[in-house]
Amino acid sequence: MSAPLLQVETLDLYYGDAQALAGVSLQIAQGEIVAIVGANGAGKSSLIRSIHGIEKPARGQVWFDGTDITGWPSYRVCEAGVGHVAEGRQVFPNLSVIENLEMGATPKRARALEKQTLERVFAMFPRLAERRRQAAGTLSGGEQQMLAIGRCLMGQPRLIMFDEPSLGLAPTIVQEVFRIVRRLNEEGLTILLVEQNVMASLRIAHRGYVLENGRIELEGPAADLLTNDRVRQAYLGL
Ligand SMILES: Nc1ncnc2c1ncn2[C@@H]1O[C@H](COP(=O)(O)OP(=O)(O)OP(=O)(O)O)[C@@H](O)[C@H]1O
Repeated sequence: MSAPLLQVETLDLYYGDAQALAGVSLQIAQGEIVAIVGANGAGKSSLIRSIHGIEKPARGQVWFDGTDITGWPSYRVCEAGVGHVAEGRQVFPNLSVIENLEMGATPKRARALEKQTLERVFAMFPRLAERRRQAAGTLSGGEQQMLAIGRCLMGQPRLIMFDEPSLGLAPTIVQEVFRIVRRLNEEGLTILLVEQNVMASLRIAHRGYVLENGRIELEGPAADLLTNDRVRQAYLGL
């Protein structure tokens, strides 16, 4: 296998005395969709936030495209090509759709490239184009999720980490979110996906990791995890 695009090595993270991640290691190759499966409180968000420089792990390393990005501030991790669609969407409610999207653009980037990226986002999400002057806080939950994804794309990431992108959305919108994730992957983006909808996430993923109490307990091809007894009992309710 060629060198992984993202490599996480033996991460430990603490909140005070409480250990949230214990020796977590994983790899994502260019072009993969990798799902992280785990119960509430298993450490999935903590893992994403550690990769993105929001949390500061006590031990371990994060490599992106061969560069050690451990301890980098979030904005530099973004500039390096790692996007993050955070849990709860977190759009700026009083800013318009277009202003939210502009917030996602990397400051150093040339205007022309930014315009091209904006056109691409609007082509992917026509509803955002129609509502470009509307305050983001007045959009539906699904539209806000599209905006959060669009804003992330404005940074031209090579890898996107999604934290519960379908949380709280209506079933038809949930399907739409999964279609978008798959499409982004088909267009060449590498994806790290954390989803409470375990069945749907393992169906679109190439590989998966099961995180329990801050430790990776199981990993393998997504198709194998879907048929694994432990996964079926604990996460698929089968
Ligand atoms: N800022 C924080 N301060 C203290 N403890 C935290 C903080 N954030 C998370 N934790 C704790 O760390 C553990 C892992 O939480 P995390 O949010 O990473 O889990 P998760 O798998 O993403 O769960 P969920 O699906 O509920 O978001 C939990 O026990 C949680 O209570």
